[in-house]
Amino acid sequence: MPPALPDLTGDVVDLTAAICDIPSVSDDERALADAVEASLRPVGHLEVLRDGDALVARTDLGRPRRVIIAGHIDTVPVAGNLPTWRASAEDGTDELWGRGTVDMKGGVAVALHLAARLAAPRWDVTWVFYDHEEVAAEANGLGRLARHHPDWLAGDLALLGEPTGGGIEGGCNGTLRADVVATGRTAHSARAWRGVNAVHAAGEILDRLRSYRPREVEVDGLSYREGMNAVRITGGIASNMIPDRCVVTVNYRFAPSLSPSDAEAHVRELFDGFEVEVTDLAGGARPGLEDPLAAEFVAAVTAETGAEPVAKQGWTDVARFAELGVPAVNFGPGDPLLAHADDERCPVRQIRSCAAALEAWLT
Ligand SMILES: N[C@@H](CCC[C@H](NC(=O)CCC(=O)O)C(=O)O)C(=O)O
Repeated sequence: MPPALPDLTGDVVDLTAAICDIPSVSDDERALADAVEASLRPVGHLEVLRDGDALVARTDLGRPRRVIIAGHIDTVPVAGNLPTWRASAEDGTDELWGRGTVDMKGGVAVALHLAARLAAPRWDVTWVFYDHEEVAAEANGLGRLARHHPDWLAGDLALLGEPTGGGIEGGCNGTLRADVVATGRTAHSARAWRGVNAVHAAGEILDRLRSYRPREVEVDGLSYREGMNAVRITGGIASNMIPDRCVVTVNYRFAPSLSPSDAEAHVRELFDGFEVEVTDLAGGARPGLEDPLAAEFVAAVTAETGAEPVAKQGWTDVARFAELGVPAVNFGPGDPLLAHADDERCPVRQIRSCAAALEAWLT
């Protein structure tokens, strides 16, 4: 028996906590996918489909438009921050703490809650809950759905419940991961003059990263911040040997005005003289807020919040929808600055306000 979720139509904050409390680090989403499926199957107005650990639930009311509301169910690794806990203070702050509260089980809870509540939305709705977003692009569950069942992802607008602090974040940066390799020659560390130390040679890679000045690029009115960072370094196989190989893994976040191949060329140029192996590459997406249905949604949210759209700095599946020709926008609870942080936490009023805004727009 999968762990059960509470009644989907009940309190959306309790639902968020319950979803977070079923850990689902990428590659280990089965229990949560099973729980989501068990909750959606009895909802009479939805057709429920499954591929691996991705679930699609959709209405078929013959409406002239179809909106896709999508969210990934996986998280980055837990850091002693589950089960969730609630912290409220005298100043009125009331927050749900724990892994996934921001990225992005608040958004998943909002979607599940409304999937069950809205039997007659004004547009047909396809609700998508998918696996493997936080890892290499080739494993992404939405990508698998697009390959196996492209018809399941047909629609006129996609809303991704990624954290946006309850406002709108347009488009997304692209992301590239590459192994930059410094090489040398092994020797006994007592006779180091016989070898060439690859870890020392990697100092040049780190120097180039230290002096790199990332750009801030305006794309269709939104400002995307690029980044070029070492995210891992490995080298050496024994503590009495001169290492002959040192690998610096670099993550390049690039503006959506740059194509994936331009991004790759930029990284190869920066690390000219070193072996560069690109291990993951996903292009970004321009904001696309001029699409009429997207603009209507954005206007409804900004009227409610008073906050103008800003750029999504992380990578999200708006990029995949853009590739599929479906305009897409990020909208969900949680401060994106707290995504992947050990002190990840989400104001409960934001979970409620996102649910209310989406429900108002859909009805
Ligand atoms: N294939 C990519 C996937 C990484 C996706 C991840 N997205 C977020 O954290 C969105 C939340 C946000 O920034 O608001 C990311 O950008 O790392 C990869 O493996 O890098």
